[in-house]
Amino acid sequence: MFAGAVLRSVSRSATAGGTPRAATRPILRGLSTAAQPGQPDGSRYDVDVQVLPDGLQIKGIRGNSVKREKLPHFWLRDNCRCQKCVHQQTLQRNFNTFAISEDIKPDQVKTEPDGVRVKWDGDGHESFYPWKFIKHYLRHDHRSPEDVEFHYWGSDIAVNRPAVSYNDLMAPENESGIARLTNLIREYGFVFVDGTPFGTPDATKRVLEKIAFIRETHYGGFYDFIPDLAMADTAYTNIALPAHTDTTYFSDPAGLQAFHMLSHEAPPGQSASASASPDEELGGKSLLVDGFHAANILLEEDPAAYAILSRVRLPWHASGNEGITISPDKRYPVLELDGATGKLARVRWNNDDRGVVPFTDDVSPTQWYAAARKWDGILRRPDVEYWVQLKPGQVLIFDNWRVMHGRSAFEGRRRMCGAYINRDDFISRWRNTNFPREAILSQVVG
Ligand SMILES: C[N+](C)(C)CCCC[C@H](N)C(=O)O
Ligand SMILES: O=C(O)CCC(=O)C(=O)O
Ligand SMILES: [Fe+2]
Repeated sequence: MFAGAVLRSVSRSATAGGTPRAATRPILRGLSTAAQPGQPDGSRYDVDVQVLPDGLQIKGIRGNSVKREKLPHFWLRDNCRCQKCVHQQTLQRNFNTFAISEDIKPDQVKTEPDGVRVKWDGDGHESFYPWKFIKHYLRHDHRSPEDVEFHYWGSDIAVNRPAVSYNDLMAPENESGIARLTNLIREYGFVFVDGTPFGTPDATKRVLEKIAFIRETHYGGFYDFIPDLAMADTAYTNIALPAHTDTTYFSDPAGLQAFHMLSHEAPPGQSASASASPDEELGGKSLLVDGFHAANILLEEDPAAYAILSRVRLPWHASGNEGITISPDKRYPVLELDGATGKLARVRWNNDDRGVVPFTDDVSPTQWYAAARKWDGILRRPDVEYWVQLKPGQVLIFDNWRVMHGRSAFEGRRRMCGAYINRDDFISRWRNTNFPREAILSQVVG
């Protein structure tokens, strides 16, 4: 049952300079509500609420498992989600946090079927904290929307490559296609959109804009290129490119990248032989490598090398075009780990765009090269490389923070189009097409 009792705040008669007497009044008890969609543990548990001098002490009891957390009064007040404190159209905080008195205290705390109601001293403001909010902080379960079940792959992915059909994806009023596409990219790091019209680049652009708006760079927005060095970068040539991630020279590398090979014509006077398919004859095969899978192998085989590549920060640059010299806000390592979890968050690898390896106090360039050589060797293993001949109609979209791409050398006029999309815009689209908004808000708001 719900206590529903009202608990007066602690007496404010602290002995001069001493700490206020702890609440001696009854502890309130409430039950967290049933499972919320998207919450990992849907079980109910009892929650005790005790008003202490500096916060609400909450204790979650489920069977013999007890979880405790103290929610400071000021923190609670700052997280009031009432219609006055949160702009209801924009979900932005709608008051000045720092106008709230630092030693704000509850005047009344009451448990109700759906949560805890607090009446604050001072202005008498009333806040309501749903049990699911309280549970979230009890469990310390800050499962970030970034936490997904990654499917790691190597050359084996060729037998069952993640794909959606253009028609499913572009069906009006139907978000199941975009939900599946974004989820496949989250889990595998790439996806094909099969059956995309290729007479012009228009359908490709529509596919990408179905995910999010296209990111403009010094290469333009939606790109459509042939090997004519229209931009001073080796992508605009026909030479082989080893596995790399793009835009290593941006503080915030592009989140997604896409390629759609619209056509590949033999050089004048050379007809592709009847035997091999034109593309085989002319080269220009595409390479994909799962950078997270490769990093797992490196960690397993040579943890010292993994540590070096995750610690040594390097310069990166894009300087080929007149008047353009781009480099990130600071130096970044090849393997960027999440500071909170230690998990690999981003691969930044383009040996052609990498600057000079620095002399650092604890790692010499020679040690870095030895580690990078090991890394490069893993990327080139036949069972790690996924070579695929792109065909007109197949749009390849991949997570540029995880999956590396490359190509074999080629002849002839090979026309490729695609675009970059920001990481955060992609993640937002993935969240909003795969999770209920409530579950997302409880994650992104903190
Ligand atoms: C053609 N497209 C705009 C996709 C790429 C342009 C060059 C990309 C650069 N080499 C990098 O690795 O970021
Ligand atoms: O031409 C290709 O297949 C890819 C070239 C490349 O790496 C790029 O455009 O970023
Ligand atoms: Fe590239």
